[in-house]
Amino acid sequence: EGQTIIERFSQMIFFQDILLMSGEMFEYQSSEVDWCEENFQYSEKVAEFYNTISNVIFFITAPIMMYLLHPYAQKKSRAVHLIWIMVIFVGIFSTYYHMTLSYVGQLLDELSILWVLATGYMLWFPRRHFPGFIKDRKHFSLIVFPATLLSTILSFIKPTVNAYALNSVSVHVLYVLSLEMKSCTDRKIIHVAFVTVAWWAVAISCWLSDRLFCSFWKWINFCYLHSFWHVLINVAVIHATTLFAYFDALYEIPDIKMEVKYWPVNSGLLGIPYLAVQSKDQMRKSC
Ligand SMILES: CCCCCCCC/C=C\CCCCCCCC(=O)N[C@@H](CO)[C@H](O)/C=C/CCCCCCCCCCCCC
Ligand SMILES: [Ca+2]
Ligand SMILES: [Zn+2]
Repeated sequence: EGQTIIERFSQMIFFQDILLMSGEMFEYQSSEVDWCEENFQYSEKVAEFYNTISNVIFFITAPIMMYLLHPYAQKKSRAVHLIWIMVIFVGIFSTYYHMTLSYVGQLLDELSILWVLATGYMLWFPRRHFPGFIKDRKHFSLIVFPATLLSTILSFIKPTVNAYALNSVSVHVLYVLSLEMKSCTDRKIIHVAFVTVAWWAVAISCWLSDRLFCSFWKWINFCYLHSFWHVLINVAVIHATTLFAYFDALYEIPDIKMEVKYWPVNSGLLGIPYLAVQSKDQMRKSC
C-alpha cells in the first residue's frame, strides 16, 4: 500500500536478482578455482573424478578415530569426537565441491576446514603457550570462537585467498608443534613428530604443485596431485592430532597413563597412530 506500481515492480526485479544470484552460486563451475585434473572426463555429473572419490579417506578414517579415541575422549572431552564428526563434514563438502566446482561447494569446503582447525585450537592449543593476557582455556576459546566467526564472514570477500590462509594456519600448527618438541625427550614421540612433519610436507607440496605447476603436470599427463593431497593431509592430521592430544594429556590430565599405539597393527609402518589411555586407578586394579 502507498507504493507506486513502478516501486513494486523494481522490488520484484530486485528479489528476482537475488534468487538468480543465489541460484548461480550452486551452478557447476561457478567457483573461481579449478584444480589441475581434467573436468568431466568420466561422467557429465562429476567434474573432477579422482579429486571427488579420494575424499572417501575422510569417511573411512574419521569413524575409526572416533572408535580408537573413545577412552581418551572420556577423559578429555566429548569435543574430541566432535572434531572427527566435523572431519566427516569436510569430506562431504569436499566431495560436493570437486563434483560440482561450485562457489557454494568451495566455501563449504573451506569453512568446514576452518571450523575443524578452530575446534582443534580450542581443545588442544598448549596452555603454557597461551599469550600472556589469556587466563585459561575458556578465555582462549572465547577469543578463538569470535575470531573464527569473523573469519567466516571475511571468507566471502575473496574465496580464492581462503585456501592459502588455511594453509598458513597449518604452518602455525607446525610452529606450535616445534615449541612443544623443544622440551620433549621421549624417542617415540620425537619419531611421531618427524613422521607428522614429513607427511604434511609431502601433502602441501602436492597441493601447491597442483595449484602452481599444472601446465607441467598436464604435459606429462599426470593431473592427480590434488587427490593425493586429500589422502596425505588426512594422514598428517591423524598424526598431528595424536601428538597434540599426547602433549595436552601430559600437562592437563595428571592421573593418566598413556601411550601412542598404532591400529590395526601396532607398528608405525602398517598402522595409524592414536592415543591409548588408561587411568592410574585401572592400572592398579589390573596389577
Ligand atoms: C593446536 C593444534 C590443533 C591441530 C588441529 C588439527 C586439525 C585438523 C584440521 C583440519 C582437517 C582438514 C582436512 C583437509 C581437507 C582438505 C579438503 C581440500 O582439499 N580442500 C581444498 C579444496 O579442495 C582446499 O584448497 C584446501 C585448503 C587448505 C586446507 C589446510 C588444512 C590444514 C590442516 C592442518 C593440518 C595440520 C598438520 C600439522 C602439521 C605439522
Ligand atoms: Ca579441473
Ligand atoms: Zn580438495
